[in-house]
Parts: sequence; structure tokens; C-alpha cells
Amino acid sequence: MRFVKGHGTGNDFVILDDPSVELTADLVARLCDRRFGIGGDGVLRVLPSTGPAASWFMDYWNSDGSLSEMCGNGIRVFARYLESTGRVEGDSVAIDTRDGVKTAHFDGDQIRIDMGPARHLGHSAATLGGADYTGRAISMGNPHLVCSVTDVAKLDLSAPFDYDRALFPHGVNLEFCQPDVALGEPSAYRRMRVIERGSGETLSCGTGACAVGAAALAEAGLHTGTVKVDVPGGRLTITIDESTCWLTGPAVLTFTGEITL
Ligand SMILES: N[C@@H](CCC[C@H](N)C(=O)O)C(=O)O
Repeated sequence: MRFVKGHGTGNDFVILDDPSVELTADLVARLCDRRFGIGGDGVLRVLPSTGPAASWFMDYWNSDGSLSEMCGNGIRVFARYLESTGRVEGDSVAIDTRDGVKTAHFDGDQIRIDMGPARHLGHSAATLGGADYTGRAISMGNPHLVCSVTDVAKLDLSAPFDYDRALFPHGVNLEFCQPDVALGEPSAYRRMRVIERGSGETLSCGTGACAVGAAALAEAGLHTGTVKVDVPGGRLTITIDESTCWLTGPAVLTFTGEITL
């Protein structure tokens, strides 16, 4: 099976471009295994869209073989792959996802995605390694809980964690963030680390950064604005306007290969 590898701020994906490959949870987990497979936080399979508003469907899988509605870093990498294979005309492309059609806009090494609005679902709580955290539940099509802490670097994200299973019956992506006051305006910069549903700790999560941006603005009593979110793998920029949430960041294709199954 031929594949391409790519990443967005260190959140890495195996890209498959053969619709005849029968993907199963087991195969995805094998491909994503960093020792016995190719390695990745997830798989992006390129499929034709069945709807009228986009030509391509991003079939996203987490590294454990589970599906998600949306992946913000993945869709930029997917857009970069479509561009690299000559499937983009002009400077934007519409991409179908399980959360509906999103548009990617190309701007040099950055790709800007219209992610749709962040939906605030109220407050909730989580535990990590026996400590309690409270946060804001936010949907970006997929579920997030954003908890503010004083120092993200001190957290052990490999510790056991739990969350409100009634509010998040299908699991949750758990973001921890702190205002980066050293950089200036407290509502404008956040440092973030994440435990992703279905992938564990990753170097970045695009939908998670959108949720962090929305939470930072809400905490400051703002409805619109821009928040820079620094993740272990780089920087994402979140802009929330009256109608939508924009996610901007890099997307890089790193290598191609062939794997024998
Ligand atoms: N890394 C992604 C999010 C991938 C899906 C997530 N793990 C979930 O299950 O919802 C991103 O960049 O948004």
C-alpha cells in the first residue's frame, strides 16, 4: 500500500489515496503504530465526496482506529495533499468531512480553515492523576473540555484521567491551557497541551486550539477576537468572528512510502 506522511504543528497523519483499500479499525491501529507500523496520530483517507458542495471527503481515523467528526490539523494536511496532487484550482478548496463541508484557503506555508462556529456547552469537570480540574465544554463538531491551569509543563498527561461521561458519552478531547502573559495581552496568547480522544497526548490539536481560543475569549467576556495558541509542535492562530471560527497554521508533507500488509 502506498502512503504519504504529513503533519500540522507536529500532529502527524498517514495519508491514503486509494479508495479500494478496505480500512478497518485494526488496520488503522497497525498503520499508526510507531514501532510496528508507519506511525501517526491518525489516518486521512482521500475519498470522493458524495455531496454536491465538495469534490473530496476527508475520511479521518484516530490512531486507535476510532472515528472522529473533525480534525483541524488533519484537514490542513489533507488540503496540502490535494494541492500537491494537482486537485486544487485557485487558492481555496472545499472539503467534505463528517462535520460537514469546510473550506481551506492557501496562503504560502499557512492554510486557513473555516471551521464553523465553536459551540459552548457549559462548564464541566475532569480528573487527571487524582487532581480535579474544571473547564469549559466546547464542541467544534467533535467534543472538547478546556481546563485552565497555571503551568501546562508540569502536567503528567500519561496519568489516568476521567470526565463527565453523561455530558461526553462518546469521549472527549481534553485540553489544558495557560495564559501566556509574557507575550502580552492575557486573552490573546495561550499555551496548550492535549490528551486526544483515540490518540493520547499529541503535539497539537487544531480543533482543540479552536476550543482553547473560544474559551479564552469567553473568559475575557469577548465574543470575537484572535488568540495565538502555542502547542508543543508550534503555533496556531484562532480568529473568531461573528459567524465562524478560523484556524490558521502550517501543513507539511514529509515523506512517501510503501507498506506491505
Ligand atoms: N488532532 C485533531 C483532532 C482529531 C480528532 C480527535 N482526536 C477526536 O477524536 O475528536 C485536530 O487537529 O483537530
